[in-house]
Amino acid sequence: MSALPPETGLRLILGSASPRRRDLLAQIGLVPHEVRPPEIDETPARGELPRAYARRIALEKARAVSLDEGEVLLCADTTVALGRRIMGKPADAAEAARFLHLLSGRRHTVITAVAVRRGDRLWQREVETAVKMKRLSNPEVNAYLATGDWQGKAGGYAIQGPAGAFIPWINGSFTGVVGLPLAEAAGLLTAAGYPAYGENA
Ligand SMILES: Cc1cn([C@H]2C[C@H](O)[C@@H](COP(=O)(O)OP(=O)(O)OP(=O)(O)O)O2)c(=O)[nH]c1=O
Repeated sequence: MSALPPETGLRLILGSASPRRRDLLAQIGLVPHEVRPPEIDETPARGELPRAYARRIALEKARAVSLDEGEVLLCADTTVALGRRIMGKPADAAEAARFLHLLSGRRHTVITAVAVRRGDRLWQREVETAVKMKRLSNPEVNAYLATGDWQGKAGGYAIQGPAGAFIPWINGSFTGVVGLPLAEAAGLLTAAGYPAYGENA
């Protein structure tokens, strides 16, 4: 990661359709000039390990968005990993139920890979967090599925929603689990010349 001198007049582009990422940026006073969601194929490669997968997808997202001069792009990918198994966003409630039963009573890892791009320069990091989910009963899983909160969430749950009641312990970055590890994202933006500590707010 190399540092560039901070410059004014740069515009922040959020390369993500995730409202969580927009809210997390707002938490540190960053409001993107524009949101440009990337369109990429998120299918894991055969035998691909979760961390390598998250990193690859974040970089592919960062390369898929077109940028103008003076723009700094932020993209991320959040992946839930149970051992070597990659859990993306469930296609339907049945898949979400399968994920939740697999995660029940166990520790898993949430990896969020962040990629920042300016021109053809890239800055990238992955942040891993260990998450313990309590043992879930069928009524608990069914009540959670009925909330619809699993939709669009890696692993079929969101720690910041009702599923917070299922998570007694994490070790790592709460904002990373929600979708954008703020300390690391701010560091990458700063390295890319976009002052991330209020100067642009
Ligand atoms: C594990 C977990 C995931 N998530 C969300 C964050 C991400 O939005 C989503 C994982 O999907 P991603 O593919 O990382 O992101 P996305 O499809 O929502 O948006 P885009 O690709 O345009 O950037 O899961 C939570 O909100 N809370 C959680 O606790």
